Amino acid sequence: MTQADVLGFQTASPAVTVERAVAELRFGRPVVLKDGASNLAVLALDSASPDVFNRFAATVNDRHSLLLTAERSESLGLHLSRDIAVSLSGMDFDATSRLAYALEAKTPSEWQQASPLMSLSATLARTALLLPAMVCADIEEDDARFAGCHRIDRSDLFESADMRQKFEMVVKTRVPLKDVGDAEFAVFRGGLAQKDQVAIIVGKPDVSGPVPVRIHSSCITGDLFGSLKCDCGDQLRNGLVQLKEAGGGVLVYLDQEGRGTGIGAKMRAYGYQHKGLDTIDADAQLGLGSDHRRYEAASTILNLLNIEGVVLYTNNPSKIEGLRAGEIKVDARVPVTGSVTAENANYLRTKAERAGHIFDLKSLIAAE
Ligand SMILES: Nc1nc2c(ncn2[C@@H]2O[C@H](COP(=O)(O)OP(=O)(O)OP(=O)(O)O)[C@@H](O)[C@H]2O)c(=O)[nH]1
Ligand SMILES: [Zn+2]
Repeated sequence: MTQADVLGFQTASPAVTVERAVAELRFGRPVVLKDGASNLAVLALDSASPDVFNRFAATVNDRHSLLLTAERSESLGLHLSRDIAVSLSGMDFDATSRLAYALEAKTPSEWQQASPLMSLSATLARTALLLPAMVCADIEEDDARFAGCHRIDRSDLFESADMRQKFEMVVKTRVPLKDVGDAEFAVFRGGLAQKDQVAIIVGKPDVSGPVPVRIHSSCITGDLFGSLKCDCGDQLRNGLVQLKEAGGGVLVYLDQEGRGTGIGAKMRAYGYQHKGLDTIDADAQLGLGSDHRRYEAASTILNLLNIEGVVLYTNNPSKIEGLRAGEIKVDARVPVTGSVTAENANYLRTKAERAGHIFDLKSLIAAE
């Protein structure tokens, strides 16, 4: 019997504590982040209503501040390469939102270096697929006004990390596909604050050698609706056909919309792209880094499918590194491309020039 069995349900594991914190933040409620004697009440601006924002300000007697990540402070003209805290004293919800995300926001005249706990609150926000603009206030351990809030220790965030590679296969069943023919969908459950993930097994790949594999990050706009702003839909469909032509393979469809930032952040970033920013600068305005994806889920899913080595269908070197970090042997890489359109050419250029993707845009255009 494990210790957990003996105790029944008296304790919550670090992963449970993180999942609860994520749910509370997404619901627009504060959580209390603890580190030793320090207690930080944090509220995600992205999900907070003006009413809760005002209530939070009143509860902490207007002694609250806004965490701005290094990316956001850089976008605001502060070249500090670190997270900062700006006092919110006297600032209303709209002014705070402008400071947190707006393109036309003024550079703050006063700021402090963010405490490590404040920076950690941004990690929590990212896990919750919320923008990392956190309203924070130091509180006393016994502050009764936060008694109904979920508490999470700094150590919970680190100790829950191994959950990111814990998945189990829930079901595997046949789904015939239009362009691919016979395929099976295997569903995996687990991870940290993640929806179920899917692997599509095309044909009957031989797992005794390197298996043709594509790791695809979800893109609702491109994959489902044929958005012209990116190449994802083409890559999804071309990738599946390429796996079939290779004699069978596996496409792992990862729940990491918008490079791991979520559909809300991605659509906000599209708004900034329509005003002329490229995909990386648009994300930075929202406080986000250039890529928040992680590949532990992919390596674990491949392991659960008894796949140890792969031929990877990608142009993205960070997927190769991600799988190798998860001890999957990447034997070779095969490019996967889509059409270049007037709408996606700048996006593809940025991918090649700023994100290190391996393709030559000129040759792609010439091949059209
Ligand atoms: N934040 C953000 N995400 C985007 C944007 N356009 C597409 N995405 C996301 O980018 C990711 C692209 O995923 P993939 O096609 O698997 O990966 P890739 O990095 O292009 O690499 P390969 O296709 O393997 O070469 C998806 O999560 C999309 O939702 C954008 O403008 N902003
Ligand atoms: Zn896309």
